[in-house]
Amino acid sequence: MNATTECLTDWFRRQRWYGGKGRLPQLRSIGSWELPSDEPGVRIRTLLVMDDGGATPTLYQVPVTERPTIPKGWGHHLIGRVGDDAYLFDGPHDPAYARALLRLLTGGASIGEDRASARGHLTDASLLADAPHIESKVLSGEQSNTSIVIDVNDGTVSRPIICKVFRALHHGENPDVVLQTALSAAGSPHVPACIGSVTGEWDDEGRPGGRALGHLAFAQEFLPGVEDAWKVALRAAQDGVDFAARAEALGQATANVHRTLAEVMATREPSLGDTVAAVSTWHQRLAIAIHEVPQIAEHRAAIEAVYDTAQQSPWPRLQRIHGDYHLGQVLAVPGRGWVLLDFEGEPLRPMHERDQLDSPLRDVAGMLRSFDYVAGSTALTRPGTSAAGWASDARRAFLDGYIAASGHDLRAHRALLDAFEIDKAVYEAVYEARNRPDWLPIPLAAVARLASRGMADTSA
Ligand SMILES: Nc1ncnc2c1ncn2[C@@H]1O[C@H](COP(=O)(O)OP(=O)(O)O)[C@@H](O)[C@H]1O
Ligand SMILES: O=P(O)(O)O[C@H]1O[C@H](CO)[C@@H](O[C@H]2O[C@H](CO)[C@@H](O)[C@H](O)[C@H]2O)[C@H](O)[C@H]1O
Repeated sequence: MNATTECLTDWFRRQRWYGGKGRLPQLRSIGSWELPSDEPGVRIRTLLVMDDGGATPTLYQVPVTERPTIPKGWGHHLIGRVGDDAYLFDGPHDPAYARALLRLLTGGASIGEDRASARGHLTDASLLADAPHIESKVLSGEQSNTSIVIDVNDGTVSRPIICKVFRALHHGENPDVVLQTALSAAGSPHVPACIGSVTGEWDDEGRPGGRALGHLAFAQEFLPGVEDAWKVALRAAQDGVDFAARAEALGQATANVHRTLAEVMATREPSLGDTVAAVSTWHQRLAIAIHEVPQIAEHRAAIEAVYDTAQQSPWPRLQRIHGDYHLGQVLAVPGRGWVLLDFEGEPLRPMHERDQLDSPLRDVAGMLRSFDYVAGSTALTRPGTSAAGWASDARRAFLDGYIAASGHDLRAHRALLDAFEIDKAVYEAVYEARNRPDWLPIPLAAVARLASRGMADTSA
C-alpha cells in the first residue's frame, strides 16, 4: 500500500458511497491518471482503488487534488497529508477538479496510462457557454455517487449543469447514462437534457482480455430549485391534499418514457426462458429475504402461489426500463411536469442484471409501492394519522394515467403486477432491514397484504 492509499483507508469509512458500512476497507491501487491543472501548484488525479475487504471486491473511483496548503474552510474536504509538503483533498469539492473534469468531458481526448485511462464524450454542447466562467459545489444529501453542480457562465447567461461522478465502478455500460442519453436524444421532456459522459478503461484480471470498460461520469442539465415527487406527495398526503391529477400525470409520463425507450432501444417478446428466469429471480430474492427478515416466512406459500399464477399469465414485451422507480427518482419541474432521474437500477442488484431488457411492469409496481410508502411513512411519523385512502386514490390514478397513455390495460395483467409488487416489497424489506430498520414495517405490511389478497381483488 502506498502513502496515498494508506491515507485513504480511514477516510473511506466515513463516505456515504462506501459500501463496506462499518467494516475497515482493504485498499489496493489499480491505476490512476492525472488531469491537466489550470491552477499552478495544484495536482489533480483520479485514483482507481479496489476494496478487497468485502465478500466480493469493489472498485471505487477516487478523484483527489493535492495542494501545498489547506485553503480556508476546506478542513472537512481534507483526506490527509501526503509527504512533507502536500495535502490531499476530496476532488469533487475542489473547483480545480470540476474544471478539469469538464475539460476532459468536452475535449473528447483520452488521458491516462496503460493500467487505467479515461476519455470524454460530448453529446450536446448547446448547454455549455463559450469561454465559461465556472463555479462548482457538491450536491449535499444522501447519495450513492457524488454529484457536482457546475454553474457555467459566459458573462451574460448562467446555466447550471450537474456532473455525477460514479463511485463504485463496474465493467459495462451504466444504464443511467445510456438510457437518459437515448431519451434526451429522442427529445423526451421527461429527463434532463444530456451533455456528455466520461468512460474509463482499467486492468481487470478476471475479464477476458484482462481489461474492463465502464462509465465514470455523466453530465446533464441541472434543474435548480425543484422538489422531488416524494417530498411533494408526502406533503400532499399529510395536508390531506388530493393528489389524483398529479398521480395520473405521473402515470402518463411513465408510459411516455416507456414508449420512447421501446422506440429507440431493443425490445422483444418474452420467451419461456425469459419468464422462467424472471420468476426464478423472484424465488431467489424471496429465499434471501426470508433468511434476513424471518417475518416474511409465514407468507412464503401465499407468495409462491402468486408467483406461480404470474408465471402462467401473458407477459408484455420486454424492453429497457428505469429499474428502481420510486417517487424519490422523479422531480416536479414547474412548467415541464415530471422529470425522471437515476436510471441506474436497484443498487442491491448486480450491474450485469441491470442492463438487460425487463418488464415495464417492474417500474409500474415500483411506483405503486412508493405511494404505499407515503401512507406507511405518514403512519410511522404521525401516529393516529392515516393516509391509506390518499395512497389508494393515488395508486388508482397513477394506473389510470399509465393505461390511458400506453393503451395497455394493466389491470388485465393483475396477477403479474401483484407478483412484481410483492417482489419489490420483498426487496424493500431487505433494504430497510439493512439501512432503516424503523421503516421495515412498511414493506412487511405490504407483503402480508399482497400475499393474502389473492387474485380475486382487481382494485389498485
Ligand atoms: N438534473 C438534475 N437537476 C436537479 N436535481 C438533480 C438532478 N440530478 C440529480 N438531482 C438531485 O440529486 C439527487 C440524487 O441524484 P441521483 O441521480 O438519484 O444520484 P445517486 O445515483 O447518487 O443516488 C436527486 O434526488 C435530485 O434531488
Ligand atoms: O434511490 P436509491 O436508488 O438509493 O433507492 C434505494 O433507496 C430508496 C430509499 O431512499 C428505496 O426506496 C424505498 O423508500 C422510498 C422512501 O424513502 C419509497 O418511496 C420507495 O418506494 C421505497 O422502495 C429504494 O427501494 C432503494 O433501492
